[in-house]
Amino acid sequence: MSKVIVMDHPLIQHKIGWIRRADTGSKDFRTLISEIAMLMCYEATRDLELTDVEITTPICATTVKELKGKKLAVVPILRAGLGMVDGMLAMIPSAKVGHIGLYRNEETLEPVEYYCKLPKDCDEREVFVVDPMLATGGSSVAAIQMLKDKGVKRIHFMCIIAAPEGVKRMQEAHPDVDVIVGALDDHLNEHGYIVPGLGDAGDRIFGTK
Ligand SMILES: O=c1ccn([C@@H]2O[C@H](COP(=O)(O)O)[C@@H](O)[C@H]2O)c(=O)[nH]1
Ligand SMILES: O=P(O)(O)OP(=O)(O)O
Ligand SMILES: [Mg+2]
Repeated sequence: MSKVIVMDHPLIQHKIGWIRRADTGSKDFRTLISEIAMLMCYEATRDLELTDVEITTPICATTVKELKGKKLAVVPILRAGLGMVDGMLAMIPSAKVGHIGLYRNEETLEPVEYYCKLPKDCDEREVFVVDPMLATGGSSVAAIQMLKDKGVKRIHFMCIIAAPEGVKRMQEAHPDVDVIVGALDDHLNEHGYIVPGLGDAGDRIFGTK
């Protein structure tokens, strides 16, 4: 069974409080999503392995630590996941970025795939899939399956707000994928929105509603 890590850092919790407010506008919403992603990335990468490297400072030769040969990739689920990319790259600037386009059919809530472009060597990378919202889990389960079908083995999923229903579905479908969550909410409503949630993350980031 995969790990579910709920971030309890006060800065993350404070900023999540602001994105939930209905009167937070797109500009602030975007900034906050990016900042939360950056803080979550910092916490989520704490287990990355390090290796010793010999270097020379202006004073003498010494041994320093460096990330151990692992190459990383960030894969946002479009559109809402795009809002988290800048924050992730601020922490891991050498990561490659893939894109998976999925939207939810409003009636069935099933994900519909419309785009997939991944780094060529994605299967050699440790991949962080990002989407601010994990609701029914349909989108993230499908996105992770698309990565696995392309041979990706080391996958983490990061979301800002999750519903228990989505976490359960992810753990059942992908028990090998850790789920990193900013806040675990109460339930889904009859339209598949997270309660209390924040509404539609894509629309709030891009000002489309
Ligand atoms: O409260 C919500 C719920 C969902 N979204 C958007 O939908 C998908 C995730 O939904 P799944 O049911 O888990 O497939 C996510 O990409 C969000 O863009 C939302 O914005 N707000
Ligand atoms: O998952 P959806 O349907 O909300 O898509 P988008 O992220 O484009 O709003
Ligand atoms: Mg949306």
